[in-house]
Amino acid sequence: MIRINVVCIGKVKEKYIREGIAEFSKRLSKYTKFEIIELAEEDDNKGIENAINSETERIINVISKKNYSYNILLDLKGKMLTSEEMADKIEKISMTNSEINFIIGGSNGVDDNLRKIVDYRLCFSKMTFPHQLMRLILSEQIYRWISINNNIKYHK
Ligand SMILES: C[S@@+](CC[C@H](N)C(=O)[O-])C[C@H]1O[C@@H](n2cnc3c(N)ncnc32)[C@H](O)[C@@H]1O
Repeated sequence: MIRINVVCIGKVKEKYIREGIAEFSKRLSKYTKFEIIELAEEDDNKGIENAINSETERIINVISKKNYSYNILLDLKGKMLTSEEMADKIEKISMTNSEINFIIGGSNGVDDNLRKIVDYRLCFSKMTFPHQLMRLILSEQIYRWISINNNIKYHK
């Protein structure tokens, strides 16, 4: 069973987002080890560049400690795939890796150092979503990809 982590910045403030994530986490627990790793959010008052650098450093620290993991950065500059293509990608990654880390940047995004070291950069749309809502959208999609791979009636 592959382990799936979502590495992200800050705690979710909105109740409806927390509840949505909890629902998909519960559903996913039958098929995968699913964990959300929340890293400290930097204060914008110290400067946006500083916030991006510190948060990116925290993300790099976490993912570099994990062996045999495949790192996918959610990135507006990344590639767009269909849900079926992504399900297929997950299936293939599972054959050679024990863990997948999905990385969501903070409210100001991430710096290019992270873009250079990840294995794949995935774009959900040309539109920008808030980082906390992105966590819920991603959780739903992970459940959709796993449903496709496990022949669960969910994806239409
Ligand atoms: C508010 S966005 C940051 C916007 C920032 N200007 C940038 O270009 O990255 C916060 C995070 O959510 C994720 N995100 C938001 N919209 C996305 C999309 N359409 N596709 C992929 N990731 C997205 C990215 O990980 C991003 O770092």
